Amino acid sequence: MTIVADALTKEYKSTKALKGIDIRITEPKIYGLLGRNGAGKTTFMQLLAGYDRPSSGDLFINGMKPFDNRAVTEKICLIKEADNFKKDLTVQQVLKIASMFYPQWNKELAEELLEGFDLNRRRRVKSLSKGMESALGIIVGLASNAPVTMMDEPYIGLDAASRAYFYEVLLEEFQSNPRIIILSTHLIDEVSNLFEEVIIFNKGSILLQKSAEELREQSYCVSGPTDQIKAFVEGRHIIKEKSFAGTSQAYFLSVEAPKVTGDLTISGVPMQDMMVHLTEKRGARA
Ligand SMILES: Nc1ncnc2c1ncn2[C@@H]1O[C@H](COP(=O)(O)OP(=O)(O)OP(=O)(O)O)[C@@H](O)[C@H]1O
Repeated sequence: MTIVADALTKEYKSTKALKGIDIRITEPKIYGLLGRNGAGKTTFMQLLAGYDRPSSGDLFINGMKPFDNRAVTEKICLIKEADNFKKDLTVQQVLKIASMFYPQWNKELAEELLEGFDLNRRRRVKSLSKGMESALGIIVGLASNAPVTMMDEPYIGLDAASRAYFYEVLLEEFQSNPRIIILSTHLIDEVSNLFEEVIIFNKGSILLQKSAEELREQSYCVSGPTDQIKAFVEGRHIIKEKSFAGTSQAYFLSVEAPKVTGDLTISGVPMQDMMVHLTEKRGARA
């Protein structure tokens, strides 16, 4: 599958949700779609899923426009954080409908996950707890076997044990059936080990697209006395500098670990912290 967006924009009345993004997604990988609230992640996934038309620019999946195009949408599954299914349907009916829509539906996996999440197939969607409804979304997303499977914060209400089970089966499923899996999440550190590539949205633009390993390996924090940090950051591209009571921290991305001297110390930075620093309100840069 190839996803190609060129100068893709989406406007809602006065809001520019996507401001001319260019992106290529071609490899079967687990992609982490990250960014602050309102960055444009959901809008991007909805355009990919063919729910809506772009305002301008191009979006092609395997060379075809996804909007209202069954040939594309049967290859794409988007699970939103809520309201994925009609409230009056039973779990069994939801699975039946999904199995008819997705040509590569994996019935055995759906059955296994029903048991794994301990979900009763006779219950109606409206009677499910938030976590159970999320579990049903995850079952449909994984069992769809869709070549592009997107999940937009699919874990709302799931307890820690169920989230751990979700991450485990997501990885197993990906390994046995590699495909493009796009996972949007705010629980970055909890899932960052699953990501092979990270795409960070910021205010309707793409701030960074990078292998997760590179992002992890190239994120540094140098700490020490403020005067030494001031000298250290001179001429460097710093993402964020914090000072408190005579000590400072400087965050930056660098291919090679910088050499520090004097009282300075260097450490890695968790992906979640790096995403926050990269998308700081005062103007993000990467
Ligand atoms: N249907 C809509 N009508 C008007 N504005 C919208 C609509 N959908 C999204 N927006 C706006 O577009 C911008 C991008 O929203 P979007 O939901 O894509 O962000 P997001 O990155 O998914 O955020 P979050 O992490 O909070 O889910 C926001 O300013 C949002 O208010």
